[in-house]
This record gives sequence, C-alpha cells and structure tokens, in this order.
Amino acid sequence: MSGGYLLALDQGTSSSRSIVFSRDGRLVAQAQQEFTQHYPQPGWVEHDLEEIWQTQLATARQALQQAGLQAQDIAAIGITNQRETTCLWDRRSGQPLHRALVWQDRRTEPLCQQLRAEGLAERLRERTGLVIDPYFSATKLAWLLEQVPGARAAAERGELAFGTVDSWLLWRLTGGRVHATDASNAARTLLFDIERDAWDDTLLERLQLPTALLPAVHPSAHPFGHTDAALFGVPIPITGIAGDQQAALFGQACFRPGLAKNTYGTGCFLLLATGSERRHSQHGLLATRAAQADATPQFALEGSVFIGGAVVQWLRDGLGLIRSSSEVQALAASVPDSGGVCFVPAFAGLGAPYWDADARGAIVGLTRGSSAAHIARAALESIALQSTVLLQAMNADAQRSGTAALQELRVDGGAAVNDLLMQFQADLLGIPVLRPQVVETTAFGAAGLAGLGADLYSGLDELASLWRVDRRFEPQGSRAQAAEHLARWEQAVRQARTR
Ligand SMILES: Nc1ncnc2c1ncn2[C@@H]1O[C@H](COP(=O)(O)OP(=O)(O)O)[C@@H](O)[C@H]1O
Ligand SMILES: O=P(O)(O)OC[C@H](O)CO
Repeated sequence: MSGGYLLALDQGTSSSRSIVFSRDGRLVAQAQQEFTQHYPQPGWVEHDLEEIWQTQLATARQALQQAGLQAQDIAAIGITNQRETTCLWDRRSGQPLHRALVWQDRRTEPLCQQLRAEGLAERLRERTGLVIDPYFSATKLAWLLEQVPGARAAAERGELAFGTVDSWLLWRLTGGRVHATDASNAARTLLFDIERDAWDDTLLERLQLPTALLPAVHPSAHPFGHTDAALFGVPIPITGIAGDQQAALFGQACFRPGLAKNTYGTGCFLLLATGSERRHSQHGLLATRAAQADATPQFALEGSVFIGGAVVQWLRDGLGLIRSSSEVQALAASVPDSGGVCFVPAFAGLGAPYWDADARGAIVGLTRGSSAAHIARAALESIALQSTVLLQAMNADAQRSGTAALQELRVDGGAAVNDLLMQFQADLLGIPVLRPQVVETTAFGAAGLAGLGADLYSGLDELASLWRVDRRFEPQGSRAQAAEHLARWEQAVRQARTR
C-alpha cells in the first residue's frame, strides 16, 4: 500500500533538486546539489548528462532520507526540468553521445540565420508557436548529429534517442525502458506542432532529423512508467512531467485563462495561461503548451528573459562585489536609487521581445560617483525591467484581442525571495505582486501533476485550494516615474543591440 507523499525531481539549470511534499502541499524535505557548468567556447554552455543523472538521483535519495520515508511511502514521482536543453544518447548502452547543449547555448546562431533567410519563420511560428532562435532544441540536435562522429548514421539506424532533460531522467529512472516526454517539453523543441499535438515535419525534414530519435509525447499527468526497483528498493510510479516554467504556472494554480506567473531563477519566465485556446502574439512572445492534466491541450503565452537571477551570480562570481546572492539586497538598498546607472545583462543575447542573439551586456550612465551599490541596484532593477517589458507585450496582445490586462502577478523562483526586487517589480508594473507561501512552485507543480496522475487529488479545485499568499507587494511611486525608468532602459537596450 503506497503512502500519501509525492516526490518532485526538479532538474534546473544550476542545480538538481528533489523535494518531498505531503498530500496537503507541505514541503517535508528537500535536497539540492549544484553541478558543473561547462563553457568550452564563448557563447557555448554544456552540462554533463551523467552528472545530471547522478546529482538528481543522489538528491532524491537524500530527500527521502531527510523526510524519514521509504520508497513505499511515495505515491508518485513528478519530473520537472530545465527546458530545451538537448540530450542525445545510445539506446543500447544508455550512454550519452555528447554533453547536453544547454538552452543558453548560442552556437547554432549561424544555422538559425540560414533558416530565417530561407523564410521558414512564419511557418514555424504558426506551427510551433516559437521563433527561430538557438534557444530551442532543433538546431542543437542538428549540431550534435553533424559534429559527433557517427551520430547521424547511428540515428538513421534507430540506435539513438533524443530528448529534453525530462526524457533523459525518465529513461534512466525506468532502467532504459521508457522514451517519452510531455507536451509542455515537446513544445520547446521547434519540432512540435502545438495545435495538432504531433511532431511537425518542417525542421525534421529540413535538418534531416530521423523520426526514430523522437520520444513519445503524452499529457503532463500520465502513467509514464515506474522506477527501476534497484534505484529506491521498490518501483515508484512516475505520473507527472512538465517543463519547469509550465510546472511553475501549474504550481501557482494559474488554471484559468488570464492568470500569470513570473519565475525569477537563472532566467525569468513570464507565462500567461490562455486555457484551451492558442493565442498569437504580435509582440514577440511565444505561444506554448501549458502543463496538461487530462486529454485537453492547454496553452500559454510566454516571455523569456535569458539573464535574470544570473546577473546576481555575475556580481558575485564575475565582479566579486558580493560573497553570496543574498547579500545583493543590502548592497542595493544602501543607496536610494541607481544614480542613473542602467544595466542591460545581455550576456547571452536578448530574448523576448527583442530576440537578438548577438546583443551583449552593457552598463551605461556611469559617473565618478557610481559605486558598487549603484551597479548592484541597477542589476536588480534590470531583472524587474526586463520582466516589465514582457508584461507590457502581454498587455498589448490582450488589448488587441479584447481581453483584460493583467490584474496581478504571481511570483516564484530563487530570486523572488528578494523583497527589494519584488517591490521594484510592483512599482514598475503598477499591479500587485503576490508571493505564495510555497515558493518552490516548480517542484510543487510537478508534484501536483504526479498526484493527479496517481489519482491522489480529485482535480484542479483541490490543488488550487492548496495555493496561499505569503506576501503581497503593492505598487508604490507614480506611473510617470515608472515610465521614465522604462524609457531609460529602452535607450540602454538600443546601445546593447546589434540589429
Ligand atoms: N536574495 C537574492 N536576490 C537576488 N537573486 C537571488 C537571491 N538568491 C538567489 N538569487 C538568484 O536566484 C537564482 C537561483 O534561483 P533558482 O530558482 O534556484 O534557479 P534555477 O532554477 O534557474 O537553477 C540565481 O541566479 C541566484 O543568483
Ligand atoms: O532552470 P531554470 O529554472 O533557469 O529554467 C530554465 C528554463 O526552463 C529554460 O527555458
């Protein structure tokens, strides 16, 4: 008889985390391990897939141990993951062919330029909801097949498997028995038709990607398989999978169209639920699949900022201004404003709504009076400013389609603990910012999906009742001040851009 706990495996860009939740949504135990970031060349980012697997497995075992639970106490496992990151492995040996190419990796920009020049953008936008950008998996997979000796021939013989990180973990967890993903992850590959709910032939043909590489696609709450008995002692059902941003939207109980969340992790990801209707953006946002609890496809609009909390890591590791991320708040609060300094952290190009892969970071407005505190404050402001531009794009789209502008924003992620940042965000947006009691909403979303897949929950209403506000940040300051700040930001962005 299985117990009433849920285990969420949250495989993020900077760390692997495992969290045990009780049925009523309480966080019972968690374990986390950072892993190596490989930067073989400027603009390239890779992860070792064996290290991802080992850190994920180790944290799962630690979390169970800390909770004082056995595998049989876990009703189900939910997987959530950094998205787009491209994995390729051998089906027979289970060994990766190469390190994973991480979503931040820009090496395929030349191929993307070629695809844009061939006029594929409109067709791909219509089918996949995405723009042609190195961010997504398709061109990364093409790079691997071209560059790893023998890979293309092996792929054509059906010997290789491609997947995002969820698929890789599922493969290893099930002892190499299940090669699958969910629609929210498939929707990030540039290879998936989000309305037809099937793989799309546009880039599969153009890039000669054999279909034998592809995982099966299922709803996010689904009986994906069981863990190999050798891993935890007894097999545990795996009944939930979602990309981390869609899992966070789900964990924030954004089940109704018009509800939105912003996650402040390495990057920032603003997602607006649009229900069973796919919306088109005229303002550079992506259409994507949301986590799906049953057979009905769910959609969302998304804006992605590539460097969010990572700018704070850069203050720590690149500049040495702070020793830990949490020190940034005190440093930034030691000055009343940024003293005219504006920081565009385009270290990996700019995402929505600019989509400029070649833009690079810029700090402008420096004077002799500028200090570390001004730069730290401008860095925090940059996270809120980039997110505000996304929200403005969403509101402009809403206005066009005659739907209401956003009334409030739910927030989560590692940097959402920063009160100063959250206040900046409310001031710039002019709407309340709501931080929930459980800020681990990504993991909670995965656990919720797994709980639904395992029939532990009666439905979405029960999950929604578990979401509670911890703190509400009301906007302060005038709209004119916010507009002036945004105008300075746009000017600085122009200086950082190449096109
Ligand atoms: N107090 C803080 N203020 C601002 N940023 C922070 C703070 N604490 C952590 N961060 C940032 O949050 C990010 C980690 O958030 P997390 O949600 O764990 O990321 P991910 O899921 O992308 O690995 C890091 O980039 C870190 O710099
Ligand atoms: O690992 P995170 O939380 O920064 O999320 C990464 C995103 O899924 C990339 O699209």
